[in-house]
Amino acid sequence: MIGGGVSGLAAAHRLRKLILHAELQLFEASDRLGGPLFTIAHDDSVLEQGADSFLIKTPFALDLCRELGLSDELIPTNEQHRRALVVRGGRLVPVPEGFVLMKPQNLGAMLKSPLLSPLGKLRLLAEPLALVPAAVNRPGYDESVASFATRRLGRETYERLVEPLIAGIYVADARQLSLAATYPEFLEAERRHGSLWRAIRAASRQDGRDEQQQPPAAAARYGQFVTLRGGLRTFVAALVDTLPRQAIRLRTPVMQVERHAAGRWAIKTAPGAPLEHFDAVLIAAHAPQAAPMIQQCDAELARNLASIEYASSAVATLVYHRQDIEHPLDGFGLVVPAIEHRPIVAASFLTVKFPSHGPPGRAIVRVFSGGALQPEMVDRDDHELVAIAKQQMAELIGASGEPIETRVIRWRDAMPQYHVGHVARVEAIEQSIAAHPGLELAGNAYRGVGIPQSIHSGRQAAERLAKQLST
Ligand SMILES: CC1=C(CCC(=O)O)c2cc3nc(cc4[nH]c(cc5[nH]c(cc1n2)c(C)c5CCC(=O)O)c(CCC(=O)O)c4C)C(CCC(=O)O)=C3C
Repeated sequence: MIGGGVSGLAAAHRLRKLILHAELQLFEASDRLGGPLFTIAHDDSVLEQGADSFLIKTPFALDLCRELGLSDELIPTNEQHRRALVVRGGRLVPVPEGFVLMKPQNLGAMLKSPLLSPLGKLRLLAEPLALVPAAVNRPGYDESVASFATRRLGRETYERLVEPLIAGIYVADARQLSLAATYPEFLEAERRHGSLWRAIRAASRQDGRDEQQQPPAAAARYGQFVTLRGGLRTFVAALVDTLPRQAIRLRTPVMQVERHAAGRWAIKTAPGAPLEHFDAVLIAAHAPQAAPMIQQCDAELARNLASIEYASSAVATLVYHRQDIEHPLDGFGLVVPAIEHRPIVAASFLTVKFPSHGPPGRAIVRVFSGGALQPEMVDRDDHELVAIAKQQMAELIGASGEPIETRVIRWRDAMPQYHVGHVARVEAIEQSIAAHPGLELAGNAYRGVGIPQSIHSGRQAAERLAKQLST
């Protein structure tokens, strides 16, 4: 196993279930397992440095937590304030009720929202009149999120809502982000119904049949997020506990993966280090780091892996006395549209989402900067990043006084960027891999960036390997 992040740990766990006596070695380049799951416990606070929760709609993470005996540790999000806020002209405005990514499901809420101008609302209403380009029916059609959202919903809805929500999730440039790789259901809705409005109406007719009272959309969505009482490190610790200690090799980057005769593989960890031989190798590293490892074995595969771009971000955590923040914090966090020209991408109110993550009377705020649009921010020093975060929180949520505690973490090249054409590239990668029995790839670079998808990717790769090894 190469890579001890979420996918690699999930794959190692699965492999040892499938092959009881597997002699597994897990190589991790850094000095820590868990990848983007990294919790610091400090002063009765659970300071999440990376991901703070995971989705349960696709149940891969939830199922694994249960399998690991963590059911009693799972906690849902706060039942109050289940919505996101968007910055408009320096003020915070709630995402209109019912708006999901690109679907304005509640027209009344959109029309009442101060987020859009009257002209922007008119354009949004005209969505069913927007033409459907003939190209969308071509097999393998792809387009950027920016282009699709602009031509269907209008520039204003794109700039004020779609861009900050979607670009926030992927810390991406929406003008390059692939719709086919991120939300293919929107392309499908346009193909089938010629309009998103008509697709929504068709879906609600379907729902109407089972007579169920639907909860408000945002509340329902945030009900889909859960975390663990002590933070997500609990999950990493439980996974690691299932592996034998001697299987884990920290600070051991892999340089080369070689294919040997008779279905054997070998890896080299340092110049001059002896080759280590295995029946199979699973690479769960970042794609551009995997590329040089398999360069000699398959140059085309290496080229495709190397061409997947990544973005970086920095997170400043600020712990305030709750009374030092004027804003009611009646949302889970805020997203910042690029057109607002602020040096941050988003801020998340950790203790609003998960009140038990901090002691009473504290507010833990996580401020994100960097991403594909402001890559230089990640190179600022800790002091500057904290100063920027404090200034932005003073302006946006009226935070005053000194934070009780501050932390900064940089996530360099952590978020793969699914650019237009990503799906075709992943298909080419999967074809190359199929030609190498005993070699598999897993991770968030291919078919989904979230924790559940990363677990699924690792688990599936482990299952393919186990099958190959047993025949
Ligand atoms: C900065 C940032 C990153 C990048 C981190 C980095 O790389 O540095 C990120 C990643 C992600 N966010 C994700 C998903 C979502 N985030 C949401 C909501 C929010 N994100 C926010 C910020 C960020 N989020 C914020 C301030 C909110 C508002 C409320 C809150 O603070 O919670 C919502 C609800 C939106 C709605 O209202 O509909 C969803 C569905 C998934 C995919 C998960 C999967 O698919 O498994 C990923 C990787």
